[in-house]
Amino acid sequence: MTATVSAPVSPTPVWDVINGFSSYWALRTALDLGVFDALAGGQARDGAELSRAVGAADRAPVTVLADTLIALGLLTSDDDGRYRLNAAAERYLTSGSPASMAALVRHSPGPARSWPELAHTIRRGSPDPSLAAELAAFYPELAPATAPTQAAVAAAVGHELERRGRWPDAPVIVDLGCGSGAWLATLLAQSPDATGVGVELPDVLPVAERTAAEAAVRDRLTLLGGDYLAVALPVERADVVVLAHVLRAEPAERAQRLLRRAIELAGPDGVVVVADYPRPDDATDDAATDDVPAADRTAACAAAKHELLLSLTVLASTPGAGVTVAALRDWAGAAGAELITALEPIPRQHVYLIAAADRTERS
Ligand SMILES: C[S@@+](CC[C@H](N)C(=O)[O-])C[C@H]1O[C@@H](n2cnc3c(N)ncnc32)[C@H](O)[C@@H]1O
Repeated sequence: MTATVSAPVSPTPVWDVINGFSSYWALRTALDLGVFDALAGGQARDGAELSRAVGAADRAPVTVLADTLIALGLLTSDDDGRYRLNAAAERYLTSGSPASMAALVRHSPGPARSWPELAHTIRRGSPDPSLAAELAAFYPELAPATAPTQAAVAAAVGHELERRGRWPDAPVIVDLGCGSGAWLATLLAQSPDATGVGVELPDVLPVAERTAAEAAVRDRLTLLGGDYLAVALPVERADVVVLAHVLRAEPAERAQRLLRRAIELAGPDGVVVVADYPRPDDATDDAATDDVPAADRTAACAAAKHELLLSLTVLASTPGAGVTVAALRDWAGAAGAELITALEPIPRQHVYLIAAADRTERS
């Protein structure tokens, strides 16, 4: 009788997660030290030169860090063994790049204390109220960090609306939760006669003011401080209503009301633009009524790792738990509208256009 020896189960998935923590801090540290800026513009430096450029006492730790960044796909080495930026690092990790994510790397994980508190948050059902102050302090820092990416998304969406015949000559644009003002500044810059209204929490509003002033659109923009569900707006109709990265941080009931407010504002001819990172649709608790087979769900979750981790990030510090496309469809339908198309103007940035159900596309 031969004994069957089963292959050992690999611990790789567990190590991958542990290494996720150290990978994040490798990147954060490289940004803190200015590693990417020291190599910007096609510069190549060996370990000693890079150590000097970042002000390190010794070459060895910088070499370990830089080699780790190579392993993570964030740096490269030339034939002479000198460190160089690869295309992704040049575009996303140098502080001077228009698409820079350098500030976003710092702020994207949300308030630091929300992570060790997450088990408590999940048991309670929402973050401890003591985290609210951290979240309030976090938003003004997050807003400018997201601006380069959101400006790029807004530019692509603006042109798509024009292509679809959903961009009148003098569009009225309302942005609920306008953050940095990147969406408003970009969309207003698209047409000289466009006007806009932005709603934000009062502490974040100065960031939007600055962005609008820098884009020379401040005189066409009304900025209002307060809760986007409550603030009285100076317009009854808007051609474009933006809800960018706000729904996922709201509890379902408030998110649905916010989408309804946007749909009513858009009326029969306007369009609501929802930008978010939707996680897979919820599994039902009753397997018999779950129309997604388990294997498909495993694949869907694996494919949506980024969106799920961002939903978890939101869940850790806000009353929201992410948003699903099924919820968007349901909420839109309940408000007499429908999801007319889904776009991904730049990778990982999902945008949904929602409009009155009976309006036909003119494109
Ligand atoms: C992730 S940011 C998105 C900002 C912007 N829409 C963008 O995409 O760049 C979410 C924003 O919603 C704002 N916010 C959160 N709760 C709000 C509320 N009740 N009323 C108005 N703004 C709110 C936050 O201050 C924050 O700037």
